[in-house]
Amino acid sequence: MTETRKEISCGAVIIRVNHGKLQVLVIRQKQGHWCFPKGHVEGSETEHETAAREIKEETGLDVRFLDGFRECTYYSPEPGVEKKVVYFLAEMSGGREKIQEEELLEMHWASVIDTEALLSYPNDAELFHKAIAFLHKEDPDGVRWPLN
Ligand SMILES: Nc1ncnc2c1ncn2[C@@H]1O[C@H](COP(=O)(O)OP(=O)(O)OP(=O)(O)OP(=O)(O)OC[C@H]2O[C@@H](n3cnc4c(N)ncnc43)[C@H](O)[C@@H]2O)[C@@H](O)[C@H]1O
Repeated sequence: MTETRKEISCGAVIIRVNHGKLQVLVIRQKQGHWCFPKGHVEGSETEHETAAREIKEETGLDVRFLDGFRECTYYSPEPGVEKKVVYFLAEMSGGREKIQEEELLEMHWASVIDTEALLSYPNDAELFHKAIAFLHKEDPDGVRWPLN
């Protein structure tokens, strides 16, 4: 009997406020799908360390994680592999946009509506809805996070 191999990646839904509107960072992988920055855990990294490193490598950006949000998605990237991706919610805090050309085709700051339309996989869309619901609960009046 062949054993199932387990993989874990970590990443984040990254947000910023630009001209009074909330924007979300979406990336397009070389395989063609739109998703959020993420990548495999290396060595003894914590989940946050992995997410921060992968975000920096893929986008050039630094982030500040928002407390209280951690959600997982699950899928099989290839037969015999079970993959779990741990997602945080993070605010862009600095750095300079620089796409990782070996793995990505493009990155884009999108509105909430455009992000929903762009995401390629239903499990990523479900994760995104949870992130938006979290922001709305934290800030119902949309003062800090204008959900437009
Ligand atoms: N265990 C390991 N440790 C360290 N490095 C490893 C490793 N395994 C592989 N690597 C290598 O490391 C490189 C960089 O990886 P990373 O950059 O570290 O990893 P990743 O983004 O989590 O994933 P990856 O690029 O492997 O593919 P994904 O799941 O998005 O996409 C793979 C497939 O899943 C599909 N998919 C993606 N997201 C999905 C979703 N949400 N739902 C369903 N299917 C999805 C895609 O269409 C695609 O066909 C890879 O090129 C790989 O060669």
